[in-house]
Amino acid sequence: MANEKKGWDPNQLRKYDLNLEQIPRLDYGDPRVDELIAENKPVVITGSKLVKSAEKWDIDYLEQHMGNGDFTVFLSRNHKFKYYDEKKMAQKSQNGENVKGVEFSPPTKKIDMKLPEFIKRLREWKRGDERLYLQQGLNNTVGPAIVHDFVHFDWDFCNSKQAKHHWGPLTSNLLLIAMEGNVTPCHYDEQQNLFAQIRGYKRCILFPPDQFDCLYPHPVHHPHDRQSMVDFDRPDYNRFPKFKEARGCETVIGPGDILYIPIYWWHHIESLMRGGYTVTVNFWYKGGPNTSITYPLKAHQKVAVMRNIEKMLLEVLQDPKEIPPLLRAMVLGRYT
Ligand SMILES: CCC[C@@H](CC(=O)O)C(=O)C(=O)O
Ligand SMILES: [Zn+2]
Repeated sequence: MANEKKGWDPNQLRKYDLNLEQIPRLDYGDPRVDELIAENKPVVITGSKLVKSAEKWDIDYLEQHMGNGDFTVFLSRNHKFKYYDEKKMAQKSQNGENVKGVEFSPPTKKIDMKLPEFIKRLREWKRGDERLYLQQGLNNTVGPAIVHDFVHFDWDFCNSKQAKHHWGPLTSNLLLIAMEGNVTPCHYDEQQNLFAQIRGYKRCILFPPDQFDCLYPHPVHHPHDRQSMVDFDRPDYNRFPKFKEARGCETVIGPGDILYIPIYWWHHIESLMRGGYTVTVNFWYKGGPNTSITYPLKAHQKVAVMRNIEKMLLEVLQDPKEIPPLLRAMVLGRYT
């Protein structure tokens, strides 16, 4: 397809040692969309009006109408913005030693910034400067014009998906404004996600939950819980040999496209290099109620079981270093 029609070029994608299928792209009226969502499989939904009222959200418009609130902005010395849970960082005791958690130095800095300041730094950014990524839940601090656009999202569209597929409540809409080339490294979330692209192009690489053993998530108690330990730019095949076997799928989404990211599916998301800044709004829903359990359990249910085992073991052992020897003693030679 001619590039101008597509709006991007393959040389704007970062290169990884992965073989990936294409995620299906279907019109929002196509019945296969709901078939795939019902199977907890990803799909790009095209032609919907979910965020049509926000198609004018470029940084000039946002600067004018976003209000004077503080926005959460992450700063990174490289192109990666790996999420970490501040609540799981080492808590210091009175005499200062690490009582819980692990020695951990955050890979990004989180700061509050007014939108004009963020936009100024975006415009004046030059090689060597820290990269910026604005990630802010849409709340009532935004200006009336943005509220108007938000109210005019096609809520019938996403509410009907939520109802038809028995998702839980909408928990948040995150506004994401990324610099070109920014990467959110591979991780999974415990929420259903309608990922609505508003401006620019994002490449999304997804892996099903059954790839857990190829993607090596950090331990549950680690600040990088849910994040893959594998650096896709320079995979360490000695530490992570099964990464070679990872089998995923990918797509590039542009303005108006909605990517359904099923709960527990791994995803790596990058704003295309040399594509300008990108604007996305996501719609995170709690997973639905666990209906009747059927056996064998599905992969994502086994991930939930493993998470509960790790949490229980930390609770009873207290010291994270005691977990591996106990698990080895329990499994090696007995279950292998
Ligand atoms: C903080 C959320 C970032 C987003 C990925 C991206 O657009 O960079 C994501 O992972 C999600 O929507 O689940
Ligand atoms: Zn995510």
